[in-house]
Amino acid sequence: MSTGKPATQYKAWKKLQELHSSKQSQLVLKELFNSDSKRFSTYSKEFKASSPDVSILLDYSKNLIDEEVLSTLFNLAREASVELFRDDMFAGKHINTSEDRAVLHVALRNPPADQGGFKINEAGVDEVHGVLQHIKEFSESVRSGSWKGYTGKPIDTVVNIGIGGSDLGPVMVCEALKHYSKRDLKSYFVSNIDGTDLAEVLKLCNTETTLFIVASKTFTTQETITNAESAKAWFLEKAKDQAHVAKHFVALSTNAKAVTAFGISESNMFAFWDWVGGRYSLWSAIGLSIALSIGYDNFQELLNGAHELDKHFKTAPLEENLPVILALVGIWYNDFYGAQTQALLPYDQYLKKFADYFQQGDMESNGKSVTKDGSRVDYETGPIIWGQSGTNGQHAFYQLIHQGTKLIPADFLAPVETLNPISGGKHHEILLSNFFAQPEALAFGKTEQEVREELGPEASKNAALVKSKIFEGNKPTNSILFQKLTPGTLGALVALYEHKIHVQGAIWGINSYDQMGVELGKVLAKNILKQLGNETDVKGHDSSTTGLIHYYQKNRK
Ligand SMILES: O=P(O)(O)OC[C@H]1O[C@](O)(CO)[C@@H](O)[C@@H]1O
Repeated sequence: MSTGKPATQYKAWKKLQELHSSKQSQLVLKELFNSDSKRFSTYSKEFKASSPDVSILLDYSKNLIDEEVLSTLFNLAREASVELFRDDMFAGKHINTSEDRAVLHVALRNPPADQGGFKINEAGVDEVHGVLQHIKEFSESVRSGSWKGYTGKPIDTVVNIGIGGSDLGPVMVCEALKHYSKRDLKSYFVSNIDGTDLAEVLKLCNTETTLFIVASKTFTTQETITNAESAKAWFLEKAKDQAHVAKHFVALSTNAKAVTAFGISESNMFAFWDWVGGRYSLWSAIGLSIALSIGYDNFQELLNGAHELDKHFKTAPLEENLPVILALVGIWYNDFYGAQTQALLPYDQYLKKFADYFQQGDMESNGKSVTKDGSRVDYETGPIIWGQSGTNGQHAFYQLIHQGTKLIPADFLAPVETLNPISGGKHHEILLSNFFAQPEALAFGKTEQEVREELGPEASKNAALVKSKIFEGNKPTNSILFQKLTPGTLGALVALYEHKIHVQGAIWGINSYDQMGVELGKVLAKNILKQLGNETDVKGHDSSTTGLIHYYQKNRK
């Protein structure tokens, strides 16, 4: 079990503080590379899955680290019992201590034990493959057209209604694997309680050929249930008969009682279990919209790729372990350099939702300030995650990363092979040249002398221009090159970042698997909703909140 101890109590933590003060001026990428011709081979590792097209190269040589820093970071991981905590997760121990739950997304992509899967003891784990079979049969019947709507027509539109983990995973994966999708089966996602979200999607749907997936672990989430009720009302306006709901509404949930109360029969429910965290649920029944879009075999490939990375995380020594390396390098900047954010920059248009997805994955997991034993941390925990696909980001926010005042560690991701080699592969070569150039520019910058040489005589006339063109460099990055964006590769990439989050949470001593921080706003909103009818009901708020509600009440039509 994670020690739950404040991280500052580890000897390695104190040593890292000392190293940061004593070595900062020596950790200059230009010098580190000049003095070591083997730096790339020392600080890069390749993960290869058994499937030949799934491989990931992690180059972490452009980080502000040397052997001493790195070995102290690994000592930190050992002192914080990262290996034990990892093994506890795989064994089904209740590492989500505040909710007394196991954390077993790894069980969702685990093959049966006789096919090399991990042995995991927890109620529900032996039902995983039964639910996968249900997903397979159902998705195949919809995709083949044998599942018919209430007027006998096949389904041509799927609408997933869910929010947070019941939306972001399927949205990200369906976008990332669009290349493999069935183009005549349209997928839409409705998440926001803002009626615009549902209304705009319904304009594109036909009641006779639309399947609604109500995705909610708890089946109590206000946004999802309200959207699902409104979608059902829209459907019944046309279909009339309640019995037709069975052909057009299915549920993905752990709450069978609430699902049947909503009017969806248990035979149309795809189950999962309390040990599947919302933001780790795309591998579960929550992935039904993925299986419908890309087909069950591809969905299985996604699970297989994640499982291969799980095996790597479980068995590779810490020094060879990609999620551990990413986690430790991230802690170095987050806790010793004071970096506030971490950018995720995929040079693959299909991964344009990757950063959005890991905003929840990372920030809901590690946005905590109390350790498992209840102490307030006196160090930084989870970073702010942000980013977007390259090269769009270059023309938007990279200026600040290159020349701003903030340190922004960034992960660059790109495929060796594109799935769309248009114009003889020209686009991909240009894309990759940017993927290679940006980390290089960030690391090595441009000196005043180089600027002066470039400007020629102009330089002596315009000192300010010279200064504005200097790139200080020494900005750290990881570069991640994968072979190509197959379902298996995507599964491995997502698992890589999931386990990175796990390792960081273990070192910070926090519970990465609850999300108490989203509760207060929900409770207050429910209370305010009851007061919106009449001005006289608005009670118990500060003057600002009261003033805003009164303004709304006066001006609404
Ligand atoms: O699947 P549910 O129960 O509707 O919850 C949706 C989301 O709400 C949260 O509980 C809080 O935002 C997330 O963790 C979860 O992914």
